[in-house]
Amino acid sequence: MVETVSRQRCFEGMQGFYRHWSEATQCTMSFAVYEPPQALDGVKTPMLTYLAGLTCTPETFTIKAGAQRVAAKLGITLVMPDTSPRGCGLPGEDDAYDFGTGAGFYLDATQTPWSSHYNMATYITRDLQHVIAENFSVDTGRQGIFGHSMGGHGALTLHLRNPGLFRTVSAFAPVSAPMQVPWGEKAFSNYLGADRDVWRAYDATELVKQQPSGANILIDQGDDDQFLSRELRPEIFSKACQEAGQPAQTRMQPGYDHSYYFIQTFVEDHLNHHYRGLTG
Ligand SMILES: N[C@@H](CCC(=O)N[C@@H](CS)C(=O)NCC(=O)O)C(=O)O
Repeated sequence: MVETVSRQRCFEGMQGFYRHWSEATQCTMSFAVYEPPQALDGVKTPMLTYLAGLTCTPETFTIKAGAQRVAAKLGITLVMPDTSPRGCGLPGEDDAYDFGTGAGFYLDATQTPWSSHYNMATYITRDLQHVIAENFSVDTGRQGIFGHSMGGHGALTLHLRNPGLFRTVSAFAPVSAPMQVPWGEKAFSNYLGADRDVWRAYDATELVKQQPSGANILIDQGDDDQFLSRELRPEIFSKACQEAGQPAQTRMQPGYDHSYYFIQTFVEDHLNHHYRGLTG
């Protein structure tokens, strides 16, 4: 069952906000979908899931990225999930911007109390998949995934873990080697526990060494990004891709920071990248 919160006309398509119950997260989850005009006409369109970063909601990319114009032209359905479960009442869930609410890190937690709700990997790959397939005009065999920062980490890892589901992948300023940076160490130790070997299953750099996908990975990164050297570390992931034979292109974009001004500048390139991969 999906509950419609709002639907508004946009580039001859429809921008909607919805809510549904998720078994994986044991709470009601919010998400946004942009249906291009082709989908409203009944065409089964390719589908692109966008994972947002820390502190974001389904509204962030929807309002700030300006992707609907391009999605309408290409005939791609855009799906914007939330960044974590919300309002579960877990102790400390709202204490920090980089852990708990708004910071689910797109993994399945193993540690109590987080493991009862913080199962975003299963949410994105199972529960959200079902609700989209049942309610929207998408070709579930033609899916890509992309994201920003924490969501770039989510896109890279969920693609590498599920290359048959998410066939194409790209990222804006992704957290590329979470085991080696403060955001990742904090999230992984609390959600996954002290055993760092377990963390490898959610680290893009470790995953690409173990199971390169063969898909062409597009990454854009601003060189004036305030999180670049401390949290993002794209050079570690690039080196691992080279060594593993994973096709990947990291484009350093001079003068751009971590914001959605950067994302809206390059979002058309990313949609074209996925369109080529999913329709070629
Ligand atoms: N609030 C955090 C930064 C959070 C942040 O930059 N979030 C990024 C994703 S990691 C974002 O997209 N924020 C929403 C926005 O820019 O609209 C801080 O003070 O350091």
